[in-house]
Amino acid sequence: MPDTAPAAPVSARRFTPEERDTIHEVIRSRRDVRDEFRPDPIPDDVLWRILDAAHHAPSVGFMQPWNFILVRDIDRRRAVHRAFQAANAEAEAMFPEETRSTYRALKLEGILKAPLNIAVTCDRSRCGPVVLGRTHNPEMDLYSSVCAVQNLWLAARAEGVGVGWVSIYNEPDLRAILGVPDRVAIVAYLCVGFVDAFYAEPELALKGWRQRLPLDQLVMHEGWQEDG
Ligand SMILES: Cc1cc2c(cc1C)N(C[C@H](O)[C@H](O)[C@H](O)COP(=O)(O)O)c1[nH]c(=O)[nH]c(=O)c1N2
Repeated sequence: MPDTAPAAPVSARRFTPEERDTIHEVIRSRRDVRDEFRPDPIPDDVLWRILDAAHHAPSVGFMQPWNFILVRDIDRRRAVHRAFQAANAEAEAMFPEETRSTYRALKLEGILKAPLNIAVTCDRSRCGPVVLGRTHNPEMDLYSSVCAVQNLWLAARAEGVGVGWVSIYNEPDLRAILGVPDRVAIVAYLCVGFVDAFYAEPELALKGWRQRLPLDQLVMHEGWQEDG
């Protein structure tokens, strides 16, 4: 046995300014897409690149707790859409009277319009009870699956594929429709399909719901600082 481990392969590649700018353009032009999906199916090679990007996300203890449930069947998507409608009616009633009509006018999902839906999950027991990095903060596996969602979202943007995250449902409804076991958390339900164009700004900002906060008001130094 050699007393030193073989050197791990490394990459010293630096990115050109143009490549760096492209990454930032992808990040900035990624949008949550609700209603603008084209019906044409996503070719397998495109879908695989998008899922492979998700699968290369960081994860606590390299746990890779995600699965990607591909939902194409229209009847199953109709069932998910019904779950959305029920939850959305409950959600609408929770907003103050004066914002309810604005809320009602927002399009908040593309479950039936997008040709593909993807549920991203987190198998909380994938590595047994003790996971490197998760011992004191058990929710870290969920955050790992969220990292996968973000990779998926950005890789999709680079392919001209829109993604819309739908979180308006009662979790037991979705769990039953997709047959997800209790040990597995449903982290995201995504509507996925090609689009002709992406909005330049978040739709919620364009429609007057809420604007982007100034970054310099969000950066703090050395500790938490309350406003004012
Ligand atoms: C965890 C989570 C959950 C949801 C969302 C996002 C995230 C991160 N978003 C999308 C959200 O509204 C959107 O990201 C912001 O408005 C910012 O717009 P862009 O994503 O930059 O286009 C979202 N949008 C929507 O129409 N219906 C929804 O149920 C949800 N749910």
